[in-house]
Amino acid sequence: MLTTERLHGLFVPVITPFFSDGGIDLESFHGHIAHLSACGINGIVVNGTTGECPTIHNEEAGALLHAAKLAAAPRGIPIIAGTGSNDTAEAVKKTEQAAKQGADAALSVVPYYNRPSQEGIIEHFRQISKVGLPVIVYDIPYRTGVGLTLRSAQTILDMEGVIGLKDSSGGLQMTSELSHVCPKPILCGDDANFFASLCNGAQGGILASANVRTAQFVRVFELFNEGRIQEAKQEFNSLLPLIRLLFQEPNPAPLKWLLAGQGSIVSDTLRLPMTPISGRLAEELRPFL
Ligand SMILES: O=C(O)C1=N[C@H](C(=O)O)C[C@H](O)C1
Repeated sequence: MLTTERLHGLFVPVITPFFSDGGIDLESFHGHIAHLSACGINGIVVNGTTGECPTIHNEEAGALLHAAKLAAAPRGIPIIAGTGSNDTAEAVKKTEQAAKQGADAALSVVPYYNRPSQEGIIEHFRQISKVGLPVIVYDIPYRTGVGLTLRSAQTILDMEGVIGLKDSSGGLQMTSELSHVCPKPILCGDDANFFASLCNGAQGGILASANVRTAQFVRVFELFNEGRIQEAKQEFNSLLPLIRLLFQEPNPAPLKWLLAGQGSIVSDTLRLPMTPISGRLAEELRPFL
C-alpha cells in the first residue's frame, strides 16, 4: 500500500487505449505502462480523467487495474486507482473494489456536478477514508464545479486514511499554504504549474503530459530534488510548449494522437463524447512526434 512517505515524485495518470471499435486495447496498455515504469516514475494512476474514467465501466476498471499491476510489478511501481463519484456510496464501493483488486491507493475527486456544501464534501471523504485503502484527494474545481476551501482541505488531510492531495485548483495558493501547515504531501495536478508548484512546496506531480517525454519529466523532479533548481527550470521550460499544446483541446485527445503517431498505442480512438483532435492541432503537434 502507498504511504505518505512514498507519495512523492512523478506519477502518471495513464491513458486508456481503445481499438477503433471502442474496445479496450489491453496489450497497448500493458506495453505503455511497462515503458513508463522503465522511465523512473514513482507511480501510475489508472482510470483517472486522463484514462477517460467517465466512460469506463466497473468491470473494465478491474481489468485495467489488473493489467497495470502486471505491467508495473517488475519495477515495484505502485498503482493508484481512480475511484471518484459524485455519489458517496458509489465512491465507497469503487474504493472497496479497488482495494480488493490490489490497488495501492485510491485517487478520489471532489464530488462533481451536484455542488455539495463543504460539510458534504468533508463527510464524503470521511466515508471513503474509512474503507482502509490509502486515499489521495483530488481538487479540480474547473471540472467539478465546486472546490475545497483551505480549511476543508486541512480537515480532510487530517483524516487517518487520507495520505495526500492532488492540487489542480489552478493556482499556487493551496499548495503553498497547505505544505506549510500539513505534513502530508501535496502533489501538483496542473501540468503547466509543475515547476512553480515544486518551488511552493509540492512533493511531486500527477501529470497527464508525462504520458509522453516521461524521462524528461522525471528529470525535472530529480534535478529539483537535488537542489539543481536552475537546471530543473531549464528542463521544465523546454517541456512547456508541448504541455500547452496538450491542453489546447480536451485531454487526453492530443496525448492519444501523439502516442498513436509514435506507435506506442494502436489507435488514437476515444469514447464519445470525447473526440479526436483538430487537423490544425495535429499540424502543431507533428514536430513533437
Ligand atoms: O487524469 C488526471 O489525473 C489528470 N487530469 C487532469 C485533467 O485532465 O484535467 C490533468 C492532470 O495532468 C492530471
